[in-house]
Amino acid sequence: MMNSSAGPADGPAIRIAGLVVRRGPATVLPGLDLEVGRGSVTGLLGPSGCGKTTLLRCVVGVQRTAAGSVTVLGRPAGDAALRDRVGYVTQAPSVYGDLTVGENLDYFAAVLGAPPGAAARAIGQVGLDAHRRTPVARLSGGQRARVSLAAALLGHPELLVLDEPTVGLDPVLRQELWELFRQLAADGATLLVSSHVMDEATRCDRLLLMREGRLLAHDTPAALLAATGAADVESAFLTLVRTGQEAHR
Ligand SMILES: Nc1ncnc2c1ncn2[C@@H]1O[C@H](COP(=O)(O)OP(=O)(O)OP(=O)(O)O)[C@@H](O)[C@H]1O
Repeated sequence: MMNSSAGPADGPAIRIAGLVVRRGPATVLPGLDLEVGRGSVTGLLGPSGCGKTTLLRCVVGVQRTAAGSVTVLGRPAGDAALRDRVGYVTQAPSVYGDLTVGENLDYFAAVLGAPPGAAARAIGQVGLDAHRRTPVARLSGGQRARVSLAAALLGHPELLVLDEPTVGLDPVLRQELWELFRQLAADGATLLVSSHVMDEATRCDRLLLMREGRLLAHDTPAALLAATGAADVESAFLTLVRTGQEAHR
């Protein structure tokens, strides 16, 4: 069962208002407003460097912000009460290379106080049963990323923030992971998943199309295609960029 002890359970999972972030001399997010509903899979798509990771860092509360507010499950992002309610998987796997997959998961399960069997279940969810006794340092990049994902699943987080979780995976594994994401959402979790692979968009309930720190669109894949008359999300993105540039002139 999902833990809903803190924050209004019926409000949005994420509410962002007037968010401004500067990194170094650059204003990466110049003013962002956004709401993400619960129990859904939202895809955050956009070209490399557009600000996806920065936005995800704001949601998990590890990014210094210059203005605006980020509310997660009814609490300010990064609030201590959110620690076991929000799971974050970064692009760099955060597991121990010299421990096996099973040892890593047992360790994180002990730290979290997860129930018996939680580690084995999480390993199965990400399709790494056959590698339980393999040291993480000997896994491929994609396999290592899935160990991080398994660790994030241990606590049954209500919100899962995943930064490009399917990078480097073959099509079969990508498909399996997306099925897992859909299953987690069907069980009530909210997922925010970044990707720069536009063909993954059709697997999301809603899409955030981002460019240069601004949202070009926030809609269902079908509505986005209908509004732009495009055949696929990549063409829709290009259409939105073009019409935005024309409107600017
Ligand atoms: N530590 C940092 N200091 C200064 N600028 C940074 C830092 N990290 C990122 N940036 C800049 O912030 C902008 C957005 O970066 P971000 O990592 O959010 O993009 P992204 O969309 O996630 O890219 P990618 O898909 O390549 O991971 C980029 O222009 C980047 O150069």
